[in-house]
Amino acid sequence: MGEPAIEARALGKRYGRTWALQDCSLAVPAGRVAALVGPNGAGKSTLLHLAVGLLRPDAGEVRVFGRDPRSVLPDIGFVAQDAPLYRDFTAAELITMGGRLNRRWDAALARDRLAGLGIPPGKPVGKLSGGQRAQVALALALAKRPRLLLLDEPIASLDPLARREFMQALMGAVAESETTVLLSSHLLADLERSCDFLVVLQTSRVQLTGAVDDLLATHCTLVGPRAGSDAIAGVGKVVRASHTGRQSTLLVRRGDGPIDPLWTEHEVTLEDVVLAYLAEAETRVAAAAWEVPA
Ligand SMILES: Nc1ncnc2c1ncn2[C@@H]1O[C@H](COP(=O)(O)OP(=O)(O)OP(=O)(O)O)[C@@H](O)[C@H]1O
Repeated sequence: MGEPAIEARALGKRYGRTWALQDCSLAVPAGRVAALVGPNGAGKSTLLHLAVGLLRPDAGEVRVFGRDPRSVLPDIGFVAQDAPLYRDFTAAELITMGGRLNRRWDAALARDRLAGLGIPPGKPVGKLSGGQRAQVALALALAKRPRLLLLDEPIASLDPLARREFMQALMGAVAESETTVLLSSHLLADLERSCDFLVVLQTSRVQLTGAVDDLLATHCTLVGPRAGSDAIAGVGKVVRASHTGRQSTLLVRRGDGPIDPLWTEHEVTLEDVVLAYLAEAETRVAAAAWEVPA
């Protein structure tokens, strides 16, 4: 693997005494479209702001293409939450303005994209629909021709059609370039089909990270006799267990060797895996708060 696009080591950020992001270690390989998933308040925006140098870490470090984010700003495109734009300006004016503010700027790319989407160039962006505004913000970020594109909940406020159009526009743009993308959402379903790398955050910590293919290959669901606490051959970790009568259903991470044939294996979806890790983390945090064993 070449140099990661984003690498965090024991990265942390706190507000007062509360850690918004804690002990975060991950590496997003270059060329990936990565999903940053987690519930509200998990620390997604904090991680993105650290990666674009808008926040400084209180612990650990984050590198973008091996360097301090602030020294590679021309290579990073960032769309903050709710696509903040100067609302009185038109898309055409924003494109011209971007040309004055950026060393590298492909105005024609932005104009062509917006023309293709039928977005009026002369209307103040404050008067466009939410979906159109999101497309303008994306076109402006892409005009930088960034090596890394960070998008903070770009589709949260859009209706299903606008969501799909936005993701299609994004995937089309990325397919034509070498850009690495990291986009956050609290809904995995929106990103599942488009992303090939995953970072799951919850309660300020990374719960799971890896290539989607690997995560699907290394996890499975087992159905079998009601499980006790004994280890099961071929299972590295039981992430989540549920029991009915004499039967148990386990979502597990595979270990070495074949799985005990007493258990029937089923493939998992990415959503199964993510929900299992989120639920497990929730139980762990609640147990710690009440000082009972998880
Ligand atoms: N400026 C701030 N001052 C104090 N606390 C903050 C600040 N910004 C974020 N936090 C807290 O840090 C934690 C992580 O927030 P963050 O915005 O990174 O989460 P998020 O996953 O992006 O959430 P959302 O999906 O709601 O945008 C939350 O508990 C939040 O309340």
